[in-house]
Amino acid sequence: MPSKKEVVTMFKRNKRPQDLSPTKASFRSLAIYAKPHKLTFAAVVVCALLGIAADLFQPYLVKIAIDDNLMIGKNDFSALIMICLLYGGLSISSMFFSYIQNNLLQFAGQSIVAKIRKDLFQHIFKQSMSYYDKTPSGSLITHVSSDTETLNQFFTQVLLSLVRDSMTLIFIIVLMYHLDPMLTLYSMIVIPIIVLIAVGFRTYMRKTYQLSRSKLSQMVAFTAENLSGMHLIQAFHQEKEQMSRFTDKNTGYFRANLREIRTSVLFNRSFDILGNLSIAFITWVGGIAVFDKAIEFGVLYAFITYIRQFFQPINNITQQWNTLQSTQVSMSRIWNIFSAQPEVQDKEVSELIPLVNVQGDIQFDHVHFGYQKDTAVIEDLDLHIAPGEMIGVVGTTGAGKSSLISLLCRFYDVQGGAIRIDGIDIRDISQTDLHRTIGLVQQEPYLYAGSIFENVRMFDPAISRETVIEACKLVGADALITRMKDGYDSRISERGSGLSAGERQLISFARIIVFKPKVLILDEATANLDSQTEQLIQTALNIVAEGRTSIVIAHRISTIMHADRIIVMSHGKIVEEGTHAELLARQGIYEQLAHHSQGSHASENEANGRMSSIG
Ligand SMILES: Nc1ncnc2c1ncn2[C@@H]1O[C@H](COP(=O)(O)OP(=O)(O)OP(=O)(O)O)[C@@H](O)[C@H]1O
Repeated sequence: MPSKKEVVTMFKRNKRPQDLSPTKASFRSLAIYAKPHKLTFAAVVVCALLGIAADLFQPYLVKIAIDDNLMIGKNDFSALIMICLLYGGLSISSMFFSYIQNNLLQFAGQSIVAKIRKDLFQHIFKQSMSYYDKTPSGSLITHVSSDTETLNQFFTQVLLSLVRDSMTLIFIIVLMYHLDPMLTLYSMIVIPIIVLIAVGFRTYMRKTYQLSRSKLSQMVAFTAENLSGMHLIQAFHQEKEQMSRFTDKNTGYFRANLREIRTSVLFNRSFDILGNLSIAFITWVGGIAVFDKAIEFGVLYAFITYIRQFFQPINNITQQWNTLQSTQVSMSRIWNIFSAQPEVQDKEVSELIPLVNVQGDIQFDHVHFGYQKDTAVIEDLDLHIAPGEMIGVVGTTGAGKSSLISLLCRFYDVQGGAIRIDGIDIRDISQTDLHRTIGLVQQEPYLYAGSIFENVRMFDPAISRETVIEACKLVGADALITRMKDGYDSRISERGSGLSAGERQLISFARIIVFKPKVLILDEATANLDSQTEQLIQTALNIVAEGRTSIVIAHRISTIMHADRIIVMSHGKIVEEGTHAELLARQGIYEQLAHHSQGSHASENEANGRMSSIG
């Protein structure tokens, strides 16, 4: 068994000792999160103890009233009133302690879960792109939201029940034994049956729970996928097909849920039956004992009340069985996320080389890379880009252009060779430094739900409004923004819907100006634009590229024809290199691409012309 220190270390390092099962390891890690709240938990136990004592003393008071007053015909009204007042006082105290105990537990549970959620979010953020390639975002959403919520239920329901109900059980047995040891033994006959039922149901219930969680996760993943691909679905009239696929997933979840509920109801009801049978049995055995004057009537009354109270906590505990199962499943899923190590990691701080006064010299030195180890996407690629140079990258679909950029941004690590900025291997630079140096504009720039102002400065409070406005003026976005009702405070919805593709692109250019990266990458940034907007973006691009090393990937030759140098990629290699004129003269792949691009451009212009004449 690993020591506590070892568990703490393993959790921090996200490692699991070999001899610890995933469930044990995940509960151990939960205990680490709970540790700072140990005083709160101790206070909960004290409140629970006092509450239970107040609850359980009540039947005993009634027994005293029956046996010491009513049954012997003692007309002591003041004693009876005392008992009633005491009974009322106990009820109020029980409520008071239960209130305090619930509040304390909720506070501790919510704090623990908030911390786990924060760490989980942070951990997911640290993951490399390869992790997101493999993990559907919908399932991550489920883990961060509903799995952590299950943990909250564990603290506020399961733990409470385990503490309060098991203590209640012990107290009841002690009180029953004190009243009559023989009847207590009779009442305990059902215990082995309870254990048998619990063990029998355990595995089956966990399976049904796991199934319903995985169905839920699949459904959420499918919904998230559809929401992000809504344009495509509508454009291809896929609503019916997607609806039918959703219905399958929904039905799967519905069935799994029903199965889980059926099992749980059956499980809980079997305890109810056992409880009622025990009461009937004790009424019979105890009744005979009262007739035989072996016990007093008040004792039988208290006994029957205690048996009812005895089954209540058992019922409570078994009702929590489900949550306990779900906590196990949720915790191991959260644990799995925590134990995922980012493939791209910074070196130790002492080994990192700070990137200062960046010139923007980039070198791809015999770079080799594949998403799967045995399929190369970039093969032995050599490329040197001088500071301030603008490189255009063209090539057929799947040639590896975007992959090259992903490697420069270190979304993935090269498998062979090296990429250097100003002569420093990017693996020796912190990712923060690297990403500060590189500004990336993609085909679909990501815009957050929020104001335009916040979107340009990316929620960085250090960037002033003046800087944002200046940047927008520079790239030609100011006019369109000031035309909007709330100007820079106009709110845009998620992904920037409400703005045209060109407008979104201009905003992302303004970001580049604001964040001043030394290297600028444009990945198909003009692909979605009509030729008129492309002109606007082209002008903005020339302004943004000024004084920066720029890499521009484009399908349209018009976007890169003025670049200092153009490289043509095919099957992960550079196959042609030179200026626009040089490459045309060579009459190779570039010339063919230019030919196609011109053709499609001409027909696009024609189409635009037709549209405007129709308009
Ligand atoms: N995340 C990924 N996981 C696995 N394979 C990938 C991934 N991204 C790209 N690929 C594969 O790598 C190859 C190169 O893709 P890449 O996107 O770099 O090409 P590209 O030249 O940018 O193409 P396009 O012009 O169509 O955008 C393709 O065969 C593609 O299927």
